[in-house]
Amino acid sequence: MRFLELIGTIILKYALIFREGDGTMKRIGLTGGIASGKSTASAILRGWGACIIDADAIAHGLMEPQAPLYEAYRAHFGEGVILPDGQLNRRRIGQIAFADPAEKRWLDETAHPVIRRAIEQELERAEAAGEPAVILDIPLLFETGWQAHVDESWLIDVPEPLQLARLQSRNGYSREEATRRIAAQMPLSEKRRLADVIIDNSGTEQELMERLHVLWQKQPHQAAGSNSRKEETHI
Ligand SMILES: CC(C)(COP(=O)(O)OP(=O)(O)OC[C@H]1O[C@@H](n2cnc3c(N)ncnc32)[C@H](O)[C@@H]1O)[C@@H](O)C(=O)NCCC(=O)NCCS
Ligand SMILES: Nc1ncnc2c1ncn2[C@@H]1O[C@H](COP(=O)(O)OP(=O)(O)OP(=O)(O)O)[C@@H](O)[C@H]1O
Repeated sequence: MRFLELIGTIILKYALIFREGDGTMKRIGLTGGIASGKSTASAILRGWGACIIDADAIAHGLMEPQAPLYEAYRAHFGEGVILPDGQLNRRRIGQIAFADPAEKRWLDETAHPVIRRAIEQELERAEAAGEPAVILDIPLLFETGWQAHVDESWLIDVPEPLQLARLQSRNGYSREEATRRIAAQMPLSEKRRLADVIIDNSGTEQELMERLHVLWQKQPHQAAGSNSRKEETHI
């Protein structure tokens, strides 16, 4: 019996080594302006089995009652940003921060180091689990310097008038509120210059899916022997 257990352990160990390959996990930064379609793209990729790390979701978790950003925001913005159910009024905080550069700076300086540490932990977990590739869905990839920590950056790209329309329709923002949020980010022209791969999302979701599929086929999880070489692509 002992002998069989030993054989089982050895087989399991080698199976894990085989699965983990050489231990190098490809990191892909998926970014884009607000309401460009990052979450839509992530959901499609997740459906194909991609390992996704969602920076906005991590940030929101850190804003739950008792979490570090909840306490920091409450202390800074006061009781006026607490909803009757005890949750943070994130929309209200956005209205304050995106209308006042000093408040926006405070928000960034407070939130980004905390979010960064949480993302790093998620990346370590993915690496330890032997993921061949991970997609980091992060709106501020270029603004926060995360670009240096990924192997490749993918930009979900939409023309600005369409971005404005989708943002207003999704969030119910006025034109002014939506414009302010777009203006708080790096201009799309600059993001296009920095990105390795530009994924056009001005068409239908079906078209987005087709464009992503072309890219997804080339990733390490797929065909054995595919490479992770940086390519200049515009699709
Ligand atoms: C201001 C807050 C409270 C607004 O919350 P809300 O739920 O309304 O928006 P949400 O977090 O879903 O963000 C929506 C989009 O706004 C944009 N955005 C959010 N924060 C920022 C920021 N500091 N600078 C520029 N754009 C931002 C991003 O495109 C993001 O995808 C919240 O976004 C926040 O705490 N932001 C600071 C942390 C941060 O930078 N998060 C984004 C990267 S992880
Ligand atoms: N190809 C498309 N055709 C029509 N609507 C789309 C398309 N792609 C995304 N949308 C819609 O546009 C809105 C913004 O998309 P999504 O939420 O995926 O953007 P995001 O980049 O993740 O936003 P945020 O920066 O706020 O996190 C959503 O309402 C989504 O359903």
